[in-house]
Parts: sequence; C-alpha cells; structure tokens
Amino acid sequence: MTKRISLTQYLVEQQREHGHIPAQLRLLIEVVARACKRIAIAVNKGELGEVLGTAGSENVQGEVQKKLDIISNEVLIEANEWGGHLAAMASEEMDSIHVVPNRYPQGEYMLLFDPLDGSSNIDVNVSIGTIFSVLRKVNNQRGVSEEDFLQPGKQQAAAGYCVYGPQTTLVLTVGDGVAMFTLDRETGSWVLTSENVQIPADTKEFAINMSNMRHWAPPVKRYIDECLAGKEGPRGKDFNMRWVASMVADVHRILTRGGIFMYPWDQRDPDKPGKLRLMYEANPMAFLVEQAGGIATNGHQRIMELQPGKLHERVSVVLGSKNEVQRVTDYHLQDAAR
Ligand SMILES: O=P(O)(O)OC[C@H]1O[C@](O)(COP(=O)(O)O)[C@@H](O)[C@@H]1O
Ligand SMILES: [Mg+2]
Ligand SMILES: [Mg+2]
Repeated sequence: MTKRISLTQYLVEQQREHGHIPAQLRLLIEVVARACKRIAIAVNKGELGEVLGTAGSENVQGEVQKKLDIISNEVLIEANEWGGHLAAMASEEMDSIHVVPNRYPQGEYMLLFDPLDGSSNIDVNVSIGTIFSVLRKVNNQRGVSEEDFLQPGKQQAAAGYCVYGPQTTLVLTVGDGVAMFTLDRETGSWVLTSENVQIPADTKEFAINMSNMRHWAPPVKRYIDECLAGKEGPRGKDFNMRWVASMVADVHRILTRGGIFMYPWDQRDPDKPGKLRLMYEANPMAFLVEQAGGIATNGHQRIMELQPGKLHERVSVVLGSKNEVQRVTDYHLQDAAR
C-alpha cells in the first residue's frame, strides 16, 4: 500500500526540511482546512441542510448574499478566532475587519478570505470554493487596523483554496511550490495527492465570460479574436473554451492542465478596475499560479506587486499559462504605448 501523507505531516515535514513554516502558521492552515471541511459538509447537504437560496441581505459590494456565503463566513470566523494565531480577519462578506476579541490571545497573522466563491453556482450544484490569503502583521504594537491589511500580494505568507466539486480538494502554497490534498471523507483527513504542481507554459484553452465581449478593451478583444480564428488565424492552432463562473474551479483546472483565465476591465463601468477582488481572490490565486510556474497580471503589472488602497479593492485579472498571459500583457502594453 502506498504511504499516505496527511496535511499535518506535510506541513511538519516542510518545516523540518525548509524551516519556513512557523508553528503558528501551521496551526492556522490546519484550522482553515478544518473549517473548509465543515463548509464541504454543509455544501454537500444542499437542500437537505436547508443551505440553498438567498439570505435576503447584501454584502458591502451590493451583492445579494446566499445562505452559504454567510454560513461559510461564520464557520471560518468561529474556527479561527480563538486559536491564538491570528490578529484579525477580513472577508468578502464583511464591511470591515474582524479583530480577534480581547478574550482570546492575539497572534501575528492576518487572514483574508472569500468564504464562498462562485455563489451563482451554489443552487445549481456546480463546483464552488473557498479562497484564503495569509499576511503577517507587520506592526508590532497591540491592536490591528485595516491599514495593516493593505500589503501587496508578494508579502503573503501562505495562500490557497478549497474546491467543493466531485472531490473536495485543498490547494496550498507556503511559498515553496503548490501542493494539493484530497479530502478522504471516510477518515476525515486531507491526503496529499499532488506536489510541485506545474502549469504548462503553453495552452490551447481560455476562460473568459464571452458575453462581455462587446465591452472589452482592444487588447483583450484582439487576443480572443486571434484564439477564435483557430488554425487559419495568426496563432495557427485551434483553441477550446471553458467558463465555470467559479474562479476556484477555473483556476483549479488551470493548475491541473494549464490554460488562461481572464476577468478583465470593461467599458461598462470605466472607473471600476475589474470584477474580482484583489486581496482575497486575485492575490491568493496569483501566489498559487506563480508558485506553479505561471504568471498573473492585471494586463499591465504583476498582480502581487499592486499596492492595495482599500480592503475590497477590485482588479482586472489575467492568469495562468506563462506564454499566453505574457502575450495578453504585451498586447496591453503595446496598446498603451500607442
Ligand atoms: O458571473 P460572471 O460575470 O461570469 O462572474 C464569474 C466570476 O464571479 C465570481 O463568482 C465572483 O466570486 P463570488 O461568488 O465570491 O462573488 C468568480 O468566482 C467568477 O470567476
Ligand atoms: Mg469570489
Ligand atoms: Mg464569495
């Protein structure tokens, strides 16, 4: 029988071999993984658990909250606030930061999450997920403010996501490659199923919401037009398209077999940089993608270099297979230089 490596074992071994996972960070990751397990159970119950449908409220970005958005947010907060590894948390579903209450010890990390990604897919039984990003609290004083969170993505200590699909898979980086763990429901443990994940540099598969085509900027239009032209066009090959509408599922496919994912700026709302959120969607995914040999830009700059101005900042996203993302970025830079 092949030896099964659990998440705990993986983290302890990483610490022993490379020494870059402090105990607090390891505990934090394990608590997040445990919370994801609870969310997976709720997702799985669906109608039987009365977790489907809307909650009748809106989040800070004016989006209607689903019951599972709120449940997942609560599960993550409850699991993480007492452990002593965190100073504060921030979430897509909360207007401002949640500071660890005084009755619990304050840790040195800060956790950001999109508790339930792909909300429009909950009720139709399509893959959804949880995305998380871990930052260090850089100021040593007691207390923590929203400003402490406003760090560029390159300062992330860890990042990952859990995809609730046909399998429940936790994907993680602590800055030393990407590892995937599959939940074994019978034993309740996360088992290492892929290590040193690598995204192929080239691809024939793109992911973008094509219904927005008429609103795109010229460089995005040019790139997709060239893909659509197939073998007869300038790219000389046929492309395939996939769009799950859960970033977690689209990124998971790209980490598994390559591809390019785009949610670009568009003309409908010129002052809005993009749809996706920088700090708890784009940054953690960019960290994973870069750790797997891919790249992630906003069309002009590396996503992880961007200095956030606010917690719920939005950003344009192009990520995945290196050569394709570089091409889209070059098209943007050429367009800007005109
Ligand atoms: O419905 P659209 O415009 O295609 O947008 C899909 C995108 O929106 C998101 O669902 C946003 O995430 P939330 O469900 O967390 O708001 C992404 O996961 C996905 O890539
Ligand atoms: Mg999301
Ligand atoms: Mg969400």
